[in-house]
Amino acid sequence: ADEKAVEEEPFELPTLEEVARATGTLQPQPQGTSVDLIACRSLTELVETHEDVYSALRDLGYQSFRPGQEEAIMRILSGLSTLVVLSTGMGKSLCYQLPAYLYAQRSKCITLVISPLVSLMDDQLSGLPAKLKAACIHSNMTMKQREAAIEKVKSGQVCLLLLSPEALVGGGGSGSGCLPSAQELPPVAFACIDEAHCVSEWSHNFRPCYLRLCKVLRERLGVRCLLGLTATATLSTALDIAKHLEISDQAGIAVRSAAVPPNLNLSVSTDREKDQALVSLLKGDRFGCLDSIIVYCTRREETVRVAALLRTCLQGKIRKPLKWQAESYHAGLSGSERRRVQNNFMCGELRIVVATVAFGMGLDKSDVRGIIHYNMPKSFESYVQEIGRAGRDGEPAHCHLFLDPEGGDLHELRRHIYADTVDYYTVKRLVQKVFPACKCKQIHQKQQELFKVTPPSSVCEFCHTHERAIPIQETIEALDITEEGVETLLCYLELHPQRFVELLHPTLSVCKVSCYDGLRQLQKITKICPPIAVVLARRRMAGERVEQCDQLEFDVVEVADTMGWQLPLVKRGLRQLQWIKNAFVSAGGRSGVLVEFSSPSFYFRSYGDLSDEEIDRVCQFLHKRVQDQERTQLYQLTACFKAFKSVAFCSVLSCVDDLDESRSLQLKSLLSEYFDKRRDGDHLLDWEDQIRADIRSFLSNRSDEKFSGRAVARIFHGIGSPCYPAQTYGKDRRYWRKYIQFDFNQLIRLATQEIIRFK
Ligand SMILES: Nc1ncnc2c1ncn2[C@@H]1O[C@H](COP(=O)(O)OP(=O)(O)OP(=O)(O)O)[C@@H](O)[C@H]1O
Repeated sequence: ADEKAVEEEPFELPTLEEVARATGTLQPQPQGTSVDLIACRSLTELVETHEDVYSALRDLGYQSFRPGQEEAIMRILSGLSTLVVLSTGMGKSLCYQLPAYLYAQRSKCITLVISPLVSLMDDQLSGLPAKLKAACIHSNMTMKQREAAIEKVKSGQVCLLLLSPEALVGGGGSGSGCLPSAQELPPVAFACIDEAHCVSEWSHNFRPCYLRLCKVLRERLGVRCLLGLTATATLSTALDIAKHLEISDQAGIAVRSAAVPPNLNLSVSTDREKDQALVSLLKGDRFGCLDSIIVYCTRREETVRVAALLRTCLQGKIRKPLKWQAESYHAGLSGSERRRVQNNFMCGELRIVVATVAFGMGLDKSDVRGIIHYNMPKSFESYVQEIGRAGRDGEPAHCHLFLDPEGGDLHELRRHIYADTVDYYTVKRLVQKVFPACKCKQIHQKQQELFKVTPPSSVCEFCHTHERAIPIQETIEALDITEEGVETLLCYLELHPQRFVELLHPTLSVCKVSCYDGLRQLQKITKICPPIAVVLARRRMAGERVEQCDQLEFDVVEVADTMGWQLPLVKRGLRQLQWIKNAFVSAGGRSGVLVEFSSPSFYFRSYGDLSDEEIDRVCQFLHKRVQDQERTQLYQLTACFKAFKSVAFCSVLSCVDDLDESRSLQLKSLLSEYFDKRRDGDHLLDWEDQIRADIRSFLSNRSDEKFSGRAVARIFHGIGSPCYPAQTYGKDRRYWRKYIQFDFNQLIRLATQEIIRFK
């Protein structure tokens, strides 16, 4: 059933007209114009805030908007994809809650919210305004809970559906198929992607399944309006996210707040005796009187040790039970233990939590008054996210960071970065698995010989990609990289303008067919099931003795691809063999044939005719990407260390009682500078050089022909025209469709410039 849900055919989508109706933005249809166009037009203009919106705001329990909210909400109500970058606690959730509420009031539709924090989804659900009926579906739910949630969705009892990314896109065999089939969902008004920075490959927290998420939302659920929410994104990351959300207008990045809220007071020190310094800090005037404090450590063991230290050293300072002082929290504790600590902290019965970064994500406690970093965070993004958990009520809060003067933390964090990188040899082995050679060229040549057609020019390409699957477990063991690591590399291949692969939904690729009535039964099903016939024929041709078989195991993706059939159809046909009674001896309605699918696999389309040089180029590209990523992370880490060091006191004693306002502001301005700066050599610029080179090579190859910038852009986008037909230009895959992902107008601009230079 899981497989089925994943591979269901796409369904009829809510049209723009329906979305427009739901927003009340559909305008009367002038004669002779299509409805879609009108809806489009009305949906690409920002509508003004209507009284209904203010009344919905009050329904949800608020009197007025906070900065940025109204702008983002009105964009969503106008059907415009939007990215909201606001610090933690500034009210991002309302940006999806209010439109979801309004859309649902006007028509039977649903809003999807994708949130990566599965463990906190239930809390998120219970924290929603009472008027907003919602359900959640994620892989930690029991079948029964999931069915109940799905029922609520199908019967239109809820207007908001919270989903984990895996529940939507599948992945690693975990949680795929959590979602009801697309036909069973009400029309989707819009989708909100929480923690949207995970979409960007340049983010500190890139999650490849987030990329597939945008695709699945668009292609399978027909979602046209996307809302991205994030608290941490540099300008470069924000631009990259905007690209993935297909936000075309400048205003699409609706709001970007200052990196650090003004009520946070920051300080840094480089004490040699950190334990002693921490105790002094907690006894001083700044932190001594604060009630809710989080101390972040990198390692789990350290959280336990530091919590014990604090219990001992702070004893007697305040008349409260010992357990009130400090407890540790990390992902290695049992679920119930973690809940106990979190609940005690939430309700004020625990003053200090000494935790790894596992603590605090999605924590809705507005009066956390202090954050202390016992170790250096791994990036500015992490730092800003972690200190952002303090002072969400807008009241003053204090943050202190202990920086190892010898750079010990820096070395430890560097080791983590190196651990994630992949060497050239591993890249090459993966690439070989992704692009196995096909026989398209030989087949084509045979056909030419048979039909006696003149051979085409040498640049003609024959392979139009194949569907392939590589088993996840086998691959990660063979290459010794994590599933995320392989997925990231595959994503880089998909993101390349040449689109080396097209990632599809992960699937079960191994099919085992067992015939309880022996080999005669297998022969019978061969007659009615072409995929089985193909498997047997290929085995026979390979010299295998298949006459004795009553069981077959094969790669179903490869078989479907060889036959040119769609995988879901092949799988459905195979599954049906279990139920075809008449042809066989039946046993309790079944046919006596057992069909099982196994082996969760990465599933994609890729070329099979890449030459050795092309394969090498792909490897070099991937390896360079991995190295760039490593270099960026190392650079960020060093930049982070230098910035903290520049504002650090040698001893915490200089800031235990009073804050040095000027150093706090200095650090804030260093952070703003970092978040507002575009990354050096933004990758669009990298592409630009390559695209220019390709345009030049294209023009010199066809120097006897005339092209306009638009004509070249069309060819690079794979669009035929009467003067430049697909039949001719489509044959040269070095250029045809090569930059399909690149903005069309930018391509025209580059091509025009190159044409002028060429003349
Ligand atoms: N317009 C408003 N008026 C008053 N309070 C608001 C408003 N909008 C949001 N809030 C409150 O602000 C608090 C923080 O909001 P919310 O949880 O949406 O922040 P967030 O930006 O999503 O934070 P995080 O990044 O941690 O998810 C909540 O308690 C919410 O009720």
